[in-house]
Amino acid sequence: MVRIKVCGITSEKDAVQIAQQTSIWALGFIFVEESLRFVNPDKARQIIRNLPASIAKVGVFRNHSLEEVQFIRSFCHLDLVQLHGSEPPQFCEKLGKGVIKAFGVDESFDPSQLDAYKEVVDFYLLDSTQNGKSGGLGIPFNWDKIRNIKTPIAKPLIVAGGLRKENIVACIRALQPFAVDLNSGVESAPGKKDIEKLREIIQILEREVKK
Ligand SMILES: O=C(O)c1ccccc1N[C@@H]1O[C@H](COP(=O)(O)O)[C@@H](O)[C@H]1O
Repeated sequence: MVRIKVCGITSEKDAVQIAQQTSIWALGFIFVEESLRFVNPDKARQIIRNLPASIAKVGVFRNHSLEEVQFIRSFCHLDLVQLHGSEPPQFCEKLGKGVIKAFGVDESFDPSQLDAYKEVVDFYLLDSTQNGKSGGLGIPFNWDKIRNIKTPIAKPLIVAGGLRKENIVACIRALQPFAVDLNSGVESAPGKKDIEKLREIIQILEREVKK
């Protein structure tokens, strides 16, 4: 089954509940201060301390300095860093292993921009973008922009952007991603995860595998 990352964790209660009651791949912590899902590094470190090693802990950054990313990665014991801004390949390279590079997809998206990152990141993440903004928009991008690419994508693909129970099957059928990134689609309010919404998506995905 496709792997699941649940992003925007802000409370220990949500993190523990998801870790104990589901078999997700990764949990994400957003260190972007303007985000409604911002969590400070002290709180994230506290939450992460009580999570099993089997779940990947991902820190989400947007145009932070290299020093900030390195400090928070080490302080919070993150397994992966997700760069959700306009970080160039050289920036990713300096971070070494464990980098997810996010790219915003709109009608002008040019897939050849991924090439410059293929030696310096571990995963590509595709998210929607609108008016130069991306991250937590709650809207899917046009998957045909990716489905129609002729050459194979060089890195495992994580798909994000408004994924919820109504569109999750169509997304995985269209793109066959390595993982899906669930955020606003499994919330009762920004930063508050709704385990029932998550369970429902997991059941839908399990049914899809059996087909
Ligand atoms: O969710 C946010 O507030 C956020 C802010 C800044 C950068 C990234 C953010 N979240 C990431 O956005 C995508 C898609 O989220 P959604 O499903 O559209 O709500 C996901 O990768 C989150 O990690």
